[in-house]
Amino acid sequence: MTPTTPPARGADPADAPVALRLRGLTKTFGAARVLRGVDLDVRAGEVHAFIGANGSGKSTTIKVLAGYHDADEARCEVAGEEVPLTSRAAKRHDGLRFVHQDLGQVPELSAVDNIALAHGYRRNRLGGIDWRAQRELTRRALERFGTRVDIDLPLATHSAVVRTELAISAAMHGWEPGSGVLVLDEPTAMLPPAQVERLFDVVRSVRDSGAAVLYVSHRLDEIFALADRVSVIRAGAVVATYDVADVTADELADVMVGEQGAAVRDVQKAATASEEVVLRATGLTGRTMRGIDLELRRGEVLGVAGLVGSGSEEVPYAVAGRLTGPHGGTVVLTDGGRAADIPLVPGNRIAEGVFLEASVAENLTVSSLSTVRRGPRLSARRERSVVRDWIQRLGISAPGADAPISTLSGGNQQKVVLARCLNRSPRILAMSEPTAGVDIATRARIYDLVAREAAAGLSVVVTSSDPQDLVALCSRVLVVRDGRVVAELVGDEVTETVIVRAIEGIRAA
Ligand SMILES: Nc1ncnc2c1ncn2[C@@H]1O[C@H](COP(=O)(O)OP(=O)(O)OP(=O)(O)O)[C@@H](O)[C@H]1O
Repeated sequence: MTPTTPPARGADPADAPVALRLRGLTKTFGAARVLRGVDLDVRAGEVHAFIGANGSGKSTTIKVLAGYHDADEARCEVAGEEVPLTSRAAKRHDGLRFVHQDLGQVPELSAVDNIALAHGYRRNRLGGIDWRAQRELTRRALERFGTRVDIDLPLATHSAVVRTELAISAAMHGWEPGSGVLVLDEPTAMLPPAQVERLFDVVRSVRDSGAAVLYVSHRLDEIFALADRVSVIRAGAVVATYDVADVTADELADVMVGEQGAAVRDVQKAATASEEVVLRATGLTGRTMRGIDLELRRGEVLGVAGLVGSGSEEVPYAVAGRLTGPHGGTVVLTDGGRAADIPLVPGNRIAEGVFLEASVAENLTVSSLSTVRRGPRLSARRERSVVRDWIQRLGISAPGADAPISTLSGGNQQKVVLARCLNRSPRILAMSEPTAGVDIATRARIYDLVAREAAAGLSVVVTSSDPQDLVALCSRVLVVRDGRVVAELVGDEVTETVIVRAIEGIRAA
């Protein structure tokens, strides 16, 4: 296998017309040449995965297609029709639609209203809203995937997968069967494992309808479960396209990250912790926790697993004294410290993690100014050296320390948040979704870094919706269901299958 550009083997392109053809897409931001000539062919009736390391240019490519950015240069065809990408003034093709990670919905509004917001309300002859037609249209849109829900309830009351189905239905509104290119940006990022398979069925049925799906994901297992072909973007150019049946995960990892691929496979877990308890939490309650007790030992990476809404996602926040809303229980640090001083890697980077207006350096040092002080003053030199050190340790790709953090790719922003927490040299760290949006090489770096810090005495409480994280990081995992700890997995029991079964409440075979 040589990691060069198409053509891929397999289906004869002649019987699968190209739905989206992109040639020579370039994009610069100031002096940074972010896309160096992206070439991509997505065929009708295929799921085409689009993968690449953090900062490789996936989001920028999609934002250009969506009309959010202008390309410097590009040729683009949708269903054989030329689509201008260099001027936002030109309307993008109707056959190209997007479901972004935040789904672009208003959770307080119903399915009927959300579809209407995307496509306009049906009007009756008097100019008023034709609610009957609007409801009928919503019902038909949901029928496409056999979704049965009360279309008048606020979307917030539906499960994440139903909301995603609705977003996909809304995106495909008005398409003839067999037409269109649907771009899905990490659609499973917010889904609990049990709902992922259902979303896959939806994506397969979109493909079977003859539409093309461009599927952005960091999860290689998803690509093997779902995609027909996969294109790899590296440093702003597509470097390879394969039939999924002809390539292995290791090969993809190597093409994606170059020589660093080997590091991904050689991560060592943190060694067993000492017996010394550093934190004791008792009777934690919150929005969904209903009485959780835990003890954290020195040098231990303790995982907390559970479905969204089980209570598990509140645990790191409770441990770090950051729960808002009614909550109870006690958190005692055996060294007399305060829970509120425990750094927290929050689950929602955009809403809670980064100061979008501020620079990379400010984001990194804001909660540990003592590390960049010389006497009573802040030292720009110290700050530069601390920031340089973290950029190197975590492989943060940034235009510079003074660049606004909003100009970093999502995965690189996540690394800055982690660096900010670790720069405080904490004894205890709380993490929620530590690898959200990061690529496999960075994942390995994060696992490795946490393991090293744990070996040096750091204790960690971590939750993640990705069981792989818990397997790679934790020597012990507490499983939470209905707000309570229902199982404790230790050592060899910490496997993906055991975790998934335990959080779903499926007994071991
Ligand atoms: N507005 C901007 N100004 C300057 N540089 C930018 C801007 N937007 C993106 N970049 C840079 O473009 C590069 C590609 O970013 P992009 O968000 O496309 O990556 P990505 O492949 O989607 O990464 P991730 O997997 O982390 O989301 C990054 O180096 C990023 O810093």
